[in-house]
Amino acid sequence: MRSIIPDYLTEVLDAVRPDASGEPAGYIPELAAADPERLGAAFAMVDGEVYGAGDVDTEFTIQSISKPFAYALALADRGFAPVLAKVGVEPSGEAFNEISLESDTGRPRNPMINAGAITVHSLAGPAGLNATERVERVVDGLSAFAGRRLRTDDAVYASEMAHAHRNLAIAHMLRSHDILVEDARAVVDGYTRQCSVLVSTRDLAMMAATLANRGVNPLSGEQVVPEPVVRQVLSVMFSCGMYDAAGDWGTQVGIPAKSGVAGGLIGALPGHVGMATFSPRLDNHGNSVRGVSLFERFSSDMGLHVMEVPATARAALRTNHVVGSGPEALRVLELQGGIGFAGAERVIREAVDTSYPETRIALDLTRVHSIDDVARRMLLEIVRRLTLDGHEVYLVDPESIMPDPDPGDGGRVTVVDSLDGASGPACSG
Ligand SMILES: NC(=O)CC[C@H](N)C(=O)O
Repeated sequence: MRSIIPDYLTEVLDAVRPDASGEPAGYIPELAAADPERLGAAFAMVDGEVYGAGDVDTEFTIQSISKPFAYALALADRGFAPVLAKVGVEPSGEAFNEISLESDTGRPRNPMINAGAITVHSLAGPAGLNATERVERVVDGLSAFAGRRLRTDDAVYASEMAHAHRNLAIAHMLRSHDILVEDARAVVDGYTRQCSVLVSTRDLAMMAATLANRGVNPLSGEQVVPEPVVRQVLSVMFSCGMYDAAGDWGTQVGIPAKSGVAGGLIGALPGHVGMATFSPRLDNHGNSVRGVSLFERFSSDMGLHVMEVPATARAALRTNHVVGSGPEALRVLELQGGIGFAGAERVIREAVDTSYPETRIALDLTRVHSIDDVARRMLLEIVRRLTLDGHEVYLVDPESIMPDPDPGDGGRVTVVDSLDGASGPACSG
């Protein structure tokens, strides 16, 4: 059977294709020459499956979509404190190339506008790299996110550098505040090379999927940056990724995103999918016109807004019943799905607020597919208190979903593979 998703992508591409509004970026001559009709969209699932339609293999320069990834590399290479000391995380509500710095500290407001991204470029790699080594670090890092070797486009780089007066002005301002501590021109040169890295829509979807997959590239399996870095990057993408359109985007589309002036646009939905589109005509914020329309469709058609409230917590407790009778009676609390804080709270209320007459109680995890750390600690605390109240507690956990099931401090639990294990003679686990 043909997959449904490429057909869907083809359909939405056809729906936005007639929109010829906007213009390709004019301030970089090489970009102004791009074919404005190009149009592509790709989804990369967090298990590495990729779907695409349209011009998904056409290469174009990454431009500002490099910013969240370079920010991730700087955070991973230097740690949070030195990076946050130089670049803030507040939405600026201004255009991407605004010459704006915080008045008291001289810091750029965030890493998604050029002032912040130029500073971030200077923080990629360990301290002490020269300009060439730093560009190498960035290209290597972007390649690890994409899962394949990427290269720069020398013509686009040269074309932008020949007209980089505005970015040079920003860099000199940063240098005057000692936010940049090296040659301003060399940093803009490196940043411009970073922006000239060639990617396809397919690559961008995979890079976004790496963010959506806690920093692990779905194909190579490489942990490109640590998880706390990914959380930071996605948060900043959500509040600042679309510049002065970030508020509209956050409410209407609701997916952490980043655009680039060559026409690329990415979105990363944590735990689910990395998405990318390509269409060179831009609106007056510098965001791809058809790309924005495509993402509006993706979000509403598939319920991908991150603030869309999932209905899982209520369903964590599947049943609460008793098997057998007399002294052998076994109270069974059967859980299901993914258990987080709210799911564990439901179980606590059930188990702690009710005094069960049965001595033997089982927490049945057979239908549970994941337990996060807070839920694990809460469930083990329930076990401990039930033991202290005189109950004999069983954990039915055939797939060892619960790591290290030790309730500690006077708690005791018997781990069994099935309810039969709890009903028959006790086997210690
Ligand atoms: N928004 C963008 O993609 C801008 C990137 C471009 N290289 C610049 O610095 O102006």
